[in-house]
Amino acid sequence: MTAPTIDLKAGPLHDLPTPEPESPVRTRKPYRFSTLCATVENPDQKDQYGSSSVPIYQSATFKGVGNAYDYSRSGNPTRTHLEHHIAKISSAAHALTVASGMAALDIILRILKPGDEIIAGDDLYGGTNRLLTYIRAHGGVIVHHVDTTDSASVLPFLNPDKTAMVLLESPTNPLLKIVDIAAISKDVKERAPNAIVVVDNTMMSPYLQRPLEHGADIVYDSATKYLSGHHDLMAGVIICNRDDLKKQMAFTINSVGNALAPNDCFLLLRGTKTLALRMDRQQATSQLVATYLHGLGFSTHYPGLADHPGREIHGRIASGNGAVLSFETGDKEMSERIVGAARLWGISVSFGCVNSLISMPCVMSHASIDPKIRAARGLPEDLIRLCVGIEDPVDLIDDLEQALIDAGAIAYNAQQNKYTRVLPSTNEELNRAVQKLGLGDSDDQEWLVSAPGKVILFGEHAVVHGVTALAASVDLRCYGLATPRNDGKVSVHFADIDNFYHEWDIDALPWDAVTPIPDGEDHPDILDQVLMDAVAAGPLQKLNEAPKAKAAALAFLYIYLMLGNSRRPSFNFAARGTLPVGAGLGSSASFSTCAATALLLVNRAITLPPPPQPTTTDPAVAAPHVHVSHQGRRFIPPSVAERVNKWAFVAEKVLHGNPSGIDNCVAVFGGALAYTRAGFGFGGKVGMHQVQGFKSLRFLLTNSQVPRDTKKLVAGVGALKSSEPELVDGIFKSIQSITDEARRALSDPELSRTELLSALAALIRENQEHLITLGVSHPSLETIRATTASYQLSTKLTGAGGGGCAVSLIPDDFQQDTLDKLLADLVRENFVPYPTSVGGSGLGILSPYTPPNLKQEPQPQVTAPGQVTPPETPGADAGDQQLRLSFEKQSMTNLARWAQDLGRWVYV
Ligand SMILES: Nc1ncnc2c1ncn2[C@@H]1O[C@H](COP(=O)(O)OP(=O)(O)O)[C@@H](O)[C@H]1O
Ligand SMILES: C[C@@](O)(CCOP(=O)(O)O)CC(=O)O
Repeated sequence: MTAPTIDLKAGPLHDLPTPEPESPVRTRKPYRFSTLCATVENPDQKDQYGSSSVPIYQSATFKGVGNAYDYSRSGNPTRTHLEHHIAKISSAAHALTVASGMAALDIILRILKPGDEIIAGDDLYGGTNRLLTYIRAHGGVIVHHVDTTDSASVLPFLNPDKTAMVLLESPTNPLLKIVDIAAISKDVKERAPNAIVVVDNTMMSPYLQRPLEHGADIVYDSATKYLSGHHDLMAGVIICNRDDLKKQMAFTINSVGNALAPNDCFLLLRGTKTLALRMDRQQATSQLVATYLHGLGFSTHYPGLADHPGREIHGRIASGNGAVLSFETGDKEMSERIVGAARLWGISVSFGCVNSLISMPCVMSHASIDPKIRAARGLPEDLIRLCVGIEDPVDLIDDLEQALIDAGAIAYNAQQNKYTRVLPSTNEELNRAVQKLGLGDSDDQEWLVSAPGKVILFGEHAVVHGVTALAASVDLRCYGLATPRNDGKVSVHFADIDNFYHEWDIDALPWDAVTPIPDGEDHPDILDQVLMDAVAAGPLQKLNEAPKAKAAALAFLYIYLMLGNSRRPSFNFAARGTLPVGAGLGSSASFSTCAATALLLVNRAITLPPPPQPTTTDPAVAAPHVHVSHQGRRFIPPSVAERVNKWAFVAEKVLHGNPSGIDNCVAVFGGALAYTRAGFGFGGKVGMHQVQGFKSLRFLLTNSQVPRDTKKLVAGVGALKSSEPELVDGIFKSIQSITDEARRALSDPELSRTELLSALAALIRENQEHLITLGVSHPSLETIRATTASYQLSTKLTGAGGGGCAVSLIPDDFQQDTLDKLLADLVRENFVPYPTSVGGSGLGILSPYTPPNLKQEPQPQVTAPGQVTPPETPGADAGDQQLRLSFEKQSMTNLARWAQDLGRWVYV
């Protein structure tokens, strides 16, 4: 048996630390790349102490004369180690290390003389381009930019007397075009043998591509990228096999003094040890990301994709596809939104780091190229570059998906049960067709939303000034329906407020008065008075005779203008509810919640998550999963609820001036809440806290039918507080202890039911006394109190008072016939009683994912006497208004049932 020869191809010019074969039978193969990376050994530079890690020789000078080192500009032991290591892993004879990748190119370009010609690619890194432009202007070098992805395009410029250098980059950055380095090098050697072929290998690193083996003379890398891998240093490396070139470049480095400093040499040496490991992970994830984007239909540039034009050439030259990819969205603004929405993907130039990065080359790394030249070179302005790191691929794809959703680049497609691409508006018709397919998030989507009213059990008015209030949702709701129109108008229809309808030309709205809210920021605490005034003076100018509708329209338009500048959606918003308006049951907050939700949905400022996976317990399925029926509860994510709540509060401020925020919290979150406004000091825990124990309690709400104005009543208490601070402060303190006591009672498991009910009854009476002192009761409310008291019930006003509603606690043993009698008494006195249940769901959205055949065709209802037929929405065809016509026809008593039967509702 003959001993196999050792394959020296992997590193013939440098001493590999591969041991000799031990015996003819037990052979040893040369070490593979990752082993070479991890083993930093230089037989010529043994450490005197045997240190495992190369020491940092942080010394500018070295003593003595005629020794190996004298001055760190010309040589430093740490640098020698590094250069030896780089040469070894690159299978090169020589390596030089300098202060940055651009410093490396600078050293290489100094080989040229005035009059020399360079042929360079036309899709180069922006910094390369800038330096070439500089030497053209200041060094008298002639630069030809050609499309090097077509090898033949180099030929006409190859001149044996003039061509001194051919500068290549493959794959190109950021379009990932492939250059046939081997073919061009061969042509250069044949036609201009004196020219040097230089390759920027940064995108690949020596692990994936070794251009010296394909005919290149000099290869350089920005070692800031993959070689170091951690974005904690800047460095450039140059490798070559030719002694003359090495000598010349080493001379320049010494002359200009840009060799890599000892500390950075140490860091770079450490980084290279994990090069293969990092790149394996990074490129595996890149393949997943590229496949994901490609699958969504984005034009994606990555050599690992089957349809990549240069795939075959790349496969011959390189042994991997790298970890940079780019994709086009077709819309620069959309790309900006995607980049801005990414969280895990850091917005940054550069690549090669363990952390993933996202950027838009045209505004970042390639911004130094003139836009006209960028266009001429086919660099799309909307291009997004992704540089994949070592994070978990699932997290990276999740984050990217979320950014695409947030930016409106993809939307849930109910028919395909997956996210699909939303085509940019330049392709309007196709866009609409695709969007129609996905009921989830299209411009043709009708959105039906609803939110409950509330009953404040304790603490109204005081809550405005920082006292804790207890409130719960009631089973009376407001509904809001957004129906698209196609005529450049936006309209509102408030059936409950004298059937008010009004429409506006979107372009005639006071857009100039809008101060846009920076991305990612919320509406400021204070309303924008300029915009309020502009809306009041413009679109609402002639509506003075309908003050309630005007106030609601102001709230709607204010948010419309604040949210809608980029989309300016054309739609009708219809609102109606089963709640009495202006009776203290929070109709304004439930209206505000519906309006805010509809506006956010139409503007795509919120999106719903995809529906849960259907149940599967099939063991053959990788992850069997049981779907528990929650009847839509907890489907709307907290982040969406928070967002809606913020905007609902904005609408509440428009309507009420200085509301506490409790009403909108209940309308959005449902259940029962203890709410304490921030910025005061009554001792309650600031914020919103769920309260249990309400749900099993029965309440009677009685509408006095006396209209009142919340804004005025709230302002009245404010005025009293200013004029009699001590009195009001004392009342507020007492109300705080009432709510504290009520919470304690509700959460005390030891308290008997009877004790709980009598404690709550006493607290109700006490709270009402304080409200009387604050001046917000009304004779009608006192009459209700007296009537209910004759049935031994405790009653207080709820909400703003001054009329409106009263709330009475119904004990468990209260007989139905007694209740019927009480109701009859109240009706006789011209009050409207509502026996209610409390603590139900908050914001609801009719699921857009209900398949159309599951949406029952709503039966037209007989219009209740006195109900006016709503005006048609011009500009929307009947097909687009399926829900709207039916919505507006329902009688008040049938509205809740009708809505429920439409399909699946999802709730906060
Ligand atoms: N269904 C609705 N449609 C339109 N606007 C509404 C509706 N419900 C309430 N609003 C707005 O809210 C105002 C009522 O607020 P408010 O007096 O505080 O009553 P409440 O105590 O019911 O919240 C109305 O005047 C109107 O501007
Ligand atoms: C009086 C107040 O505490 C509740 C107002 O309720 P309503 O407007 O009566 O539904 C004001 C507020 O909390 O903003």
